[in-house]
Amino acid sequence: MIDSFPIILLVTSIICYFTYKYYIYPFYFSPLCKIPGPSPDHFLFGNLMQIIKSDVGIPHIAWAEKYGGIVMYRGLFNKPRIFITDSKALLHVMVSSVYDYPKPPGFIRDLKPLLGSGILLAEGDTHKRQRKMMNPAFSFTNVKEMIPTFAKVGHIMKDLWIKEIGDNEKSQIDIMTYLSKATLDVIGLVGFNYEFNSLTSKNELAEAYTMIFTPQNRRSTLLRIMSNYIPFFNKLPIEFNIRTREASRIIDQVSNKLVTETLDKAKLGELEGNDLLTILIRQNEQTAIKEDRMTEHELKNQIMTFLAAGHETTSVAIGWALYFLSKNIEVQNTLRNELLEAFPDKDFIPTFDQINSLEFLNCVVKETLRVNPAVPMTIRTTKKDDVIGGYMIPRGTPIFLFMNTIHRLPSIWGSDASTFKPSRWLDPNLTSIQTNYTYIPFLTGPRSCIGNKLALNEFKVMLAILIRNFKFTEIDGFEVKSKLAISLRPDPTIKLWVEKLI
Ligand code: HEM
Repeated sequence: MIDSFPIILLVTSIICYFTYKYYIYPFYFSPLCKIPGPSPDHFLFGNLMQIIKSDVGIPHIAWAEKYGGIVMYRGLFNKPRIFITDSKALLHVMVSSVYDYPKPPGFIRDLKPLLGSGILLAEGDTHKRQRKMMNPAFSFTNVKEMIPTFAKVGHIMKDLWIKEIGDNEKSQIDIMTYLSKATLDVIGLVGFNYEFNSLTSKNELAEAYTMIFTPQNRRSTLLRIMSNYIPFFNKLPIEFNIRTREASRIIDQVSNKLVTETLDKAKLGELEGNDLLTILIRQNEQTAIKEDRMTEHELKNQIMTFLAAGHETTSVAIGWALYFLSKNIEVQNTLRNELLEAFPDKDFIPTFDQINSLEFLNCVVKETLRVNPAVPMTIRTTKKDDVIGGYMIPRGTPIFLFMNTIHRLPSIWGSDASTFKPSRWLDPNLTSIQTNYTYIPFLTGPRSCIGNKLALNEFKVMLAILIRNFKFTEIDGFEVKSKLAISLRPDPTIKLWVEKLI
């Protein structure tokens, strides 16, 4: 007879281990238990199902209002998750101790195929060195020179819409597809002096980004989250993994081509223009310490970062603005009146000063990025044990920052916090509410968005061209939800009635 004792002992030990790891420790012994937060809804999934079923960061609003600026909820297998909305905690994580709060390995692994190992995923001294070298490319002086390019692409899109509407008064247009191509064409030109022409021709890069940024269904989202625990899930032949692999192959190929061609020009002394890559290569060559210079591989990775970070976010932001304006015709009319007065010519090319002097346009842009920030969340982890807001946070704890939770807290923004209301920005009292920690569409501190000036100006110029020349209205029964697909994507893609006014 087989002695069953060792098997019983083994099974009992495994059960005890998992019970301790997933139930006893997280519920009774983890120092994170001291942080207030909601009770888990599910014995296995913690609070995860509620989070997946809702729009990003929305359940967190009620939690933050009830439990305060540092909240603990539970992820898969009841793992404690922390999210912070408190200004002092944000200052600590994003500014004063920023390099002690890197992005977690799982987050980096997920974003790498899309962004490459560029500045967005760099940490510590590597990040400091890259940021210092890149700052000049994103300066105001340089962004000012980009304005005509933003306008040129905006007018190409406008003319395509006029053509699509044809002899009709109005037409239903899938605006996200156009915007995504328009902002890709912009980053091609201002980033690398390269004509993708994706608005006017078929482009494999545009298709690759559509593959990646199309929101996933709930099952795929759950599988992606589970791959943080079981990395093998990343290799499963599910649609999202296949899509990501194929898209990142194309992005890698295009980035390689762009960097090789520009470096070849540099070697021949033919480098000209003020695109981001050219400035970066010049800056690189002028860096006195050779070890501080970027390698060809690093440059290629920055291109991947500029491509993805620089076009997806801006197109999503403009898309949400048009969507909100289609639901708020009065607001749309106020904006159009301001634009018609400033730009009587339908084919206007604004100057930097003109576009930035338009008060209501500025309100609409700010309000869009408040209600639906194109990047709605990010994650950090603790590099070492630390104390935040009086709570002990052990090394390796994931810390979530939900921009759209912070932007919608009634305790900060008032009872209409979730309403799109651009006129709120005209209220002089708002300056005391809006700080670097309560309004953070571009984050804050040394890891804030390096492209924010570029993005805001591109957003304003494109929106001005579209609202000046078209009226946007909702299609009856067509509702859009916001879904996290790295950025805050509309799901399904936004379709609107577009009526020409010229
Ligand atoms: C409305 C448009 C945009 C929004 C809302 C936005 C938002 C953000 C946010 C929130 C971050 C921090 C991400 C994190 O650390 O987890 C970020 C970083 C970054 N963004 Fe943007 N972004 C926008 C447009 C752009 C554009 C046009 C570029 C230009 C290429 C750009 C380039 C970058 C880069 C390179 C970083 C990494 C900065 C660093 O880590 O030092 N972004 N952006």
